[in-house]
Amino acid sequence: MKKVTESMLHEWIQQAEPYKSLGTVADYIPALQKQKREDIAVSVYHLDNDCVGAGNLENTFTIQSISKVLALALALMDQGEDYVFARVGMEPSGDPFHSIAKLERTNPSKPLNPMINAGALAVTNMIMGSTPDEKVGRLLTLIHEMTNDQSIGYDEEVAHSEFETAFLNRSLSYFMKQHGVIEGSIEELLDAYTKQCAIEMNIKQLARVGAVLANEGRDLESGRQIIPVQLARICKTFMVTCGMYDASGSFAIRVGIPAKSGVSGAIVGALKGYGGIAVFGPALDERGNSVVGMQVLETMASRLELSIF
Ligand SMILES: NC(=O)CC[C@H](N)C(=O)O
Repeated sequence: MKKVTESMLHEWIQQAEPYKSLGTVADYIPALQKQKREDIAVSVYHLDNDCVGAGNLENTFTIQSISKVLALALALMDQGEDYVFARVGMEPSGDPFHSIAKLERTNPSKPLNPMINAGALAVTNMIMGSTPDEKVGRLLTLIHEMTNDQSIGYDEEVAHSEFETAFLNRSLSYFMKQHGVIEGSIEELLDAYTKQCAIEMNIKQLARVGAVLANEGRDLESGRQIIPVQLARICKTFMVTCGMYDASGSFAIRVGIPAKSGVSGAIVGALKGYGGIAVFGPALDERGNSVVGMQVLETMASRLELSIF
């Protein structure tokens, strides 16, 4: 597969510019409304450690649902596959990420997969740590290892804004507590979950996260195994089947790269043997995926024939 050059990225992001005015910036988390439509960016981190980018490379954003992939990796490392998958399923839901509907209809009542909110809340509940801050601190340590950057933290304003308004996520959590899927304090769980979603990065840092997953969980420079191969594989498989919400099927056909989307407008892709890809554009389409991001990924995948299928 051909490497991406900076001039290619400039061209593609320019072509996607007109799409900035389409879609809507998420506002159900009040602090996310402050994001600017103009702040679009793309970056590719090749496995040989060569990183290219275009657009607003300085802008930082919260990773939101992308954190679900990393929290899953950590919970799997903490508790093992059997423990985790006794409490969360492996099947796509076909419903929006915050849907509560299938929780009631499945028996035994466990969330269908770790990429929808119900599943992600159950996963965060399984991360080791005696306080929410300890759990989030451990997740940040994993991210520091993946990005080789200790400076990454979370945006307190966004975390607080979501914590104050996360009524639906509280409902999902209480429902699962009733059914024994999760345990402990729901307020503490929401504290950890909203901080995890508010982890803040720039586009190149996010591309490097994708690159480590693409590199079977190994550090790009030292080759050190940060996430076991089998667990990195599980994460990427969920990215294919459930990473783009209820648009995962059409995304697999149109782009064909394991990817995870977040409501901030960020998307991370992990392409085995190639590298990590990150796109950002805060305006979302009706399924909740970045309009500009989808446009850039589609162009990139078709020009360079990146589909894994
Ligand atoms: N799709 C998303 O990115 C959702 C994440 C967000 N923090 C939520 O739980 O609502």
